Amino acid sequence: TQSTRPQRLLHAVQKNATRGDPRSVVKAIDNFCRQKEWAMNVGDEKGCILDSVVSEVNPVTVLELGTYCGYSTVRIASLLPPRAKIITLEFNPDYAKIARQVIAWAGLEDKIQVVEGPSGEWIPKMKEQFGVKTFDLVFLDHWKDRYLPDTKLLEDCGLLRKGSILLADNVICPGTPDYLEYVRNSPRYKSQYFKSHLEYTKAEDGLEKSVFLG
Ligand SMILES: O=C(NC/C=C/[C@H]1O[C@@H](n2cnc3c(NCCO)ncnc32)[C@H](O)[C@@H]1O)c1cc(-c2ccc(F)cc2)cc(O)c1O
Ligand SMILES: [Mg+2]
Repeated sequence: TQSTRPQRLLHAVQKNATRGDPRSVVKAIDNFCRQKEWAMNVGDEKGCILDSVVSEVNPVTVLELGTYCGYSTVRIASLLPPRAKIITLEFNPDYAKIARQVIAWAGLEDKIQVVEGPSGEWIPKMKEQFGVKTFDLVFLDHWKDRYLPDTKLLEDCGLLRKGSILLADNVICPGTPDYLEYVRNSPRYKSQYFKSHLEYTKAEDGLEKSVFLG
């Protein structure tokens, strides 16, 4: 039977990356997406901006919305301090399965918890199920029309504290207009746009970094 693109991406990691070396996993995926098949990973250019924000925030608790194949999950986790953790939500079981194997190849299982299911159901359960108080960093990279409702849900569930950082992918392409309008005009956020390019292309895209002011 025909393989899927995520399966072919996983095979590229297992063939070209060194077990236990997260950066080689990131490199293998970027090479696969540049040379073989485009895939919707945040990619190397926006990935460098992601790296700098993670390093600056030095988060202990991270939430990622939309794991896909685990590229950004591995990228973020490889920069976390020892006891820090990332919870990543993925509702497609096939993608979750691939992501777990990519994460295992990188040797980052201890820092990453892949939770299967829709963000709308899991966000309200974060405190009781995972003992999370608040998130230091949230990376939004799931369905673009869900960025705003899920941000409001995070606020309502008390999962953001003064200084929590939201970092959103694709605010230009495919675009998240309602989310951008909200974080840029709400008095509860201080927002900043990092101009870049759509992964593996010359099209414009960028990340929006928003600090929750409480
Ligand atoms: O569409 C894009 N990303 C979506 C990601 C979805 C992943 O996240 C999972 N997911 C979705 N909603 C939820 C959810 N909650 C919401 C539903 O309950 N809860 C949990 N998991 C969820 C999916 O199962 C996928 O694994 C994109 C497109 C382009 C693009 C640009 C230009 C082009 F021409 C083509 C494509 C570039 C990008 O960087 C992109 O991120
Ligand atoms: Mg994206």
